[in-house]
Amino acid sequence: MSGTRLVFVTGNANKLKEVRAILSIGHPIDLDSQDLNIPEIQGTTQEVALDKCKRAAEILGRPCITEDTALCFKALNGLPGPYIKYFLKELGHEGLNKLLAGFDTKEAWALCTFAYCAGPESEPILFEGRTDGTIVPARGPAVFGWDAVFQPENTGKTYAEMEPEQKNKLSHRYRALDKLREYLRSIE
Ligand SMILES: O=P(O)(O)OP(=O)(O)OP(=O)(O)OC[C@H]1O[C@@H](n2cnc3c(O)ncnc32)[C@H](O)[C@@H]1O
Ligand SMILES: [Mg+2]
Repeated sequence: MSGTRLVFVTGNANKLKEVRAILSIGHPIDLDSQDLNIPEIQGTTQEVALDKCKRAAEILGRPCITEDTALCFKALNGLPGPYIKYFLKELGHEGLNKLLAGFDTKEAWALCTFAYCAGPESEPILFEGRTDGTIVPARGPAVFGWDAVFQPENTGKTYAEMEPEQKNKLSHRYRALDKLREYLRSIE
């Protein structure tokens, strides 16, 4: 097996750790990583992801992947979505819960969008993974983003309460990476 060599452009060490763990099983993909601090445009998750990956490929001149994570609240028609980073920074775990205080439904979904771009002349391709759940008062160690307030359905645990192996088998990131991996295998 020859495998695939790619650069994962991200500034988020926790994402990188999970991606490496998920990719360590199955079809081999050699991953370099680089933090290019690419500005993210406003728009849908798809628009944000396509733009970021295209810029990364132009800068690097070689195949790369980027990843955008959105946390979408049903009561808010999918918001904060791709803007969750700024909501989390300003409001914290408690504030995210308070945002939903006046609504009956606390349902939410985590959406991961990987973009793959073969090079500066190519258009990026997207791979999405979604995990449904609810927003709950924080439980578990506050290590990674909003992990402590997101409880995937049928688990009884927040992401933060899970062992990495459990999260990495059902997460939004795992589901998106599974599709990306399948695609990379198909073009080899
Ligand atoms: O450089 P990039 O890859 O863009 O990294 P980032 O940290 O800016 O990431 P995003 O733009 O995708 O913003 C997503 C936000 O959600 C957080 N996040 C992403 N994946 C998560 C996960 O699996 N569990 C909890 N929080 C997560 C992350 O820390 C950010 O605050
Ligand atoms: Mg970002």
